[in-house]
Amino acid sequence: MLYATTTASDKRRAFREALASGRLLRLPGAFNPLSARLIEAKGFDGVYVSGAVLSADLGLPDIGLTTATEVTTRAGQIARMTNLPALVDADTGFGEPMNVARTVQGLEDAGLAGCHIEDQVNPKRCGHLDGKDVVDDETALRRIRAAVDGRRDPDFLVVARTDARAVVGLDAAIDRARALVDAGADAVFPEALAGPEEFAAFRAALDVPLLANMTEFGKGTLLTAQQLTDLGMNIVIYPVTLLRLAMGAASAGLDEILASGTQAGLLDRMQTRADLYDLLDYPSYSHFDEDVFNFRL
Ligand SMILES: C[C@](O)(C(=O)O)[C@H](CC(=O)O)C(=O)O
Ligand SMILES: [Mg+2]
Repeated sequence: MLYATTTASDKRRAFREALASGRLLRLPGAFNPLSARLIEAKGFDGVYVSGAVLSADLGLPDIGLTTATEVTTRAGQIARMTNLPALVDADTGFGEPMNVARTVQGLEDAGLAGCHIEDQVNPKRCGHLDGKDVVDDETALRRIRAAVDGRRDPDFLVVARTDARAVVGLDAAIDRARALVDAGADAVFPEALAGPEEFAAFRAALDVPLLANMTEFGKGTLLTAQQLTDLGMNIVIYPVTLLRLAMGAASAGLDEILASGTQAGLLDRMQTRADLYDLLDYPSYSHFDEDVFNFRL
């Protein structure tokens, strides 16, 4: 009721332990706090907070327009409604290395279990768009060092994302990832890989946990959880999937209302009032209320 009962430090510890187990952790992107509860209820391992979704939610493209404050606030709203660990997309860290450190501290305070910081130039853009660019080695490494030095909870997971594959090729991207790990990254997110062979190449080159981005309509192919497990991946994110599903359903629903003059034919595709109340945990609130106000003389 009200908020999750698990503390942020317990979520971080649990995330670390789950990662150490070696099984693939599945993190769908929550497009709001309520959807984080659904992700938890279905039994997933964690919740992802996507920069693309956060921007789209504001009606903006994913081209580095959102601020650290907006991302931290929204990520905190999502993280506190679930007992699952939440991993957030911190883009380039929102500035110079000192800003990156401050971003990480803000995310810790907001209850996140970890974040990823990428090596794109500012302003960044969606990793699956053409025309993106990456910073030089020293700048990329300083960002990760700042994130690692900035965190106060050693369990807060710092994931280094590299966008280098699409810019300078696979081998250089692997070299970049190795350097990011040497700089202190706990895990690596190789962005926009072309296919399974490239995931395998990253796995062979690195010992740290690897994150696979299964975003739709992007540069790569959609691999199953089993394929990703076989490739030695440790975390998979489905960043925009729920938003795309929800918006697809909303669009079809609006068309149906326009065409038929009523939403009556859509009821079987809707979350029912009972299911919504269940997810919101209405019974606990009634109980709480009764305990406070119910007294007899
Ligand atoms: C993972 C990602 O950074 C995100 O913001 O969710 C995006 C996803 C997308 O735009 O499909 C990305 O750059 O891959
Ligand atoms: Mg992003």
